[in-house]
Amino acid sequence: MRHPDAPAPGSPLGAHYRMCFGCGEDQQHGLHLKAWAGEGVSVTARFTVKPAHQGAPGLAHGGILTSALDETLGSLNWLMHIIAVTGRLETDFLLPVPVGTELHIEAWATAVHGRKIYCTATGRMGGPGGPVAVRADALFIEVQVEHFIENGREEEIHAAMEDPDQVRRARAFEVNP
Ligand SMILES: CCCCCCCC/C=C\CCCCCCCC(=O)SCCNC(=O)CCNC(=O)[C@H](O)C(C)(C)COP(=O)(O)OP(=O)(O)OC[C@H]1O[C@@H](n2cnc3c(N)ncnc32)[C@H](O)[C@@H]1OP(=O)(O)O
Repeated sequence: MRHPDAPAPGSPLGAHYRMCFGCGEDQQHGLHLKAWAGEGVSVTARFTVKPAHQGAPGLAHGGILTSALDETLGSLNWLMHIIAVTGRLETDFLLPVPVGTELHIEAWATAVHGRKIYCTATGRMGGPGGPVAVRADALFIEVQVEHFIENGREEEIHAAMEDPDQVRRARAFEVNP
């Protein structure tokens, strides 16, 4: 269900939280993944595998690739204007992904039942039409903002709530700022 106020296809989605491991611009240990709105309930994203992301010599760690798909799937929130977190995520690793690869990721919702959002993502190498190196099926569960406020460590929650940047403050706690 694409929300009527969802960002137009092609719009950059930006980080939901500046310290997010997946998308946060100020997270020095993060993936710095960038995502854009797609048609319907879909998003595209790009992520470059860096030397810090290795498992085997010169190859991406599987958990890092899963994180990149998880983050992209999480960005579907912006298209639906709801907040949902990963309940379950199953990844298929089809090809080894060398350091330096730019992964072209697509994610889309396949079904919704109550609070459950079923969704899928693929990561391709060598361009948006390249071979699928990694793919994931996931179940996201809709939550209220209290999920973060009640469970997050107090110092980060306070810092995010007191962020002097109003837009950043709103994005950390809302999906429709
Ligand atoms: C400091 C500021 C930052 C704030 C940010 C604010 C918002 C910003 C915007 C957007 C954020 C997006 C972030 C993107 C990041 C990428 C995505 C992630 O990595 S998220 C992190 C990893 N995930 C978790 O940490 C979840 C931990 N799990 C839980 O908290 C609970 O288990 C939760 C909420 C998922 C479900 O708990 P229940 O008590 O609310 O609901 P129940 O009744 O258990 O489940 C509801 C339905 O879902 C099914 N379900 C739940 N888990 C399932 C599972 N693992 N497998 C199959 N079904 C499952 C259940 O069977 C039930 O189904 P039936 O309605 O009965 O049909």
